[in-house]
Amino acid sequence: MDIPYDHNPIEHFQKWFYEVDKIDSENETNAMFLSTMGLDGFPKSRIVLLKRFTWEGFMFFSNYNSEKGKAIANDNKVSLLFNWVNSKRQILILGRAEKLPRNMSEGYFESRPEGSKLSAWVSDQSEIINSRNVLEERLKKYEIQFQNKEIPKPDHWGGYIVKPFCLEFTKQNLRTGITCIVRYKIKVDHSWRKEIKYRKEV
Ligand SMILES: Cc1cc2nc3c(=O)[nH]c(=O)nc-3n(C[C@H](O)[C@H](O)[C@H](O)COP(=O)(O)O)c2cc1C
Repeated sequence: MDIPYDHNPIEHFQKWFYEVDKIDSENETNAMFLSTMGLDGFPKSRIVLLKRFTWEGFMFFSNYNSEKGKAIANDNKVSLLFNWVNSKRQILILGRAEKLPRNMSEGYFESRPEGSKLSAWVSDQSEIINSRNVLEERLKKYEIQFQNKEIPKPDHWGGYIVKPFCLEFTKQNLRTGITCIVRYKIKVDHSWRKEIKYRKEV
């Protein structure tokens, strides 16, 4: 029997996201593993927070000079993985990451608390700093520089949108031992082809 999943994967994503978000035991629903192909030839995953999603894609914010920023600049094919353990659900998204337009990054930056704004100035993410004092000194410097002033977005900080070409929704049913996988792949005309597969766990 087919489960009546939505024909558009973003609608499907939205439905799952809000269902899971309501479950108390699932914390940080918007935490996702971002995987990039590193400049050293190895894939690397790390957690980033989903801040917005639209019909076009999935947005997160970071430091453009970080390892992930450099990896994306070199190869923008990425994956995102939501792992909602308590709901027995997982969503894998394959897509291409693009920098958001500057005004969108500025808009989000403005909404951040002052401490986070200053952190964006202090931290380069990719550099290894051996002493806490160096960071504390930098923080002091920026606190003075921006005292009683609007803190602007640094150039090295901003958003990405991951525009998906494949989404895979996986749900385990512990009672029946059946895992259901719904995969959407984009077609040339930008509509989505949907496949549903079932697997019996042993
Ligand atoms: C719960 C959690 C949320 C995080 N959210 C973000 C985020 O939204 N953006 C970000 O750049 N790093 C975020 N990080 C830090 C990254 O996981 C990572 O350590 C950092 O971005 C440097 O990664 P890179 O050196 O691979 O570029 C988060 C870490 C945790 C544990």
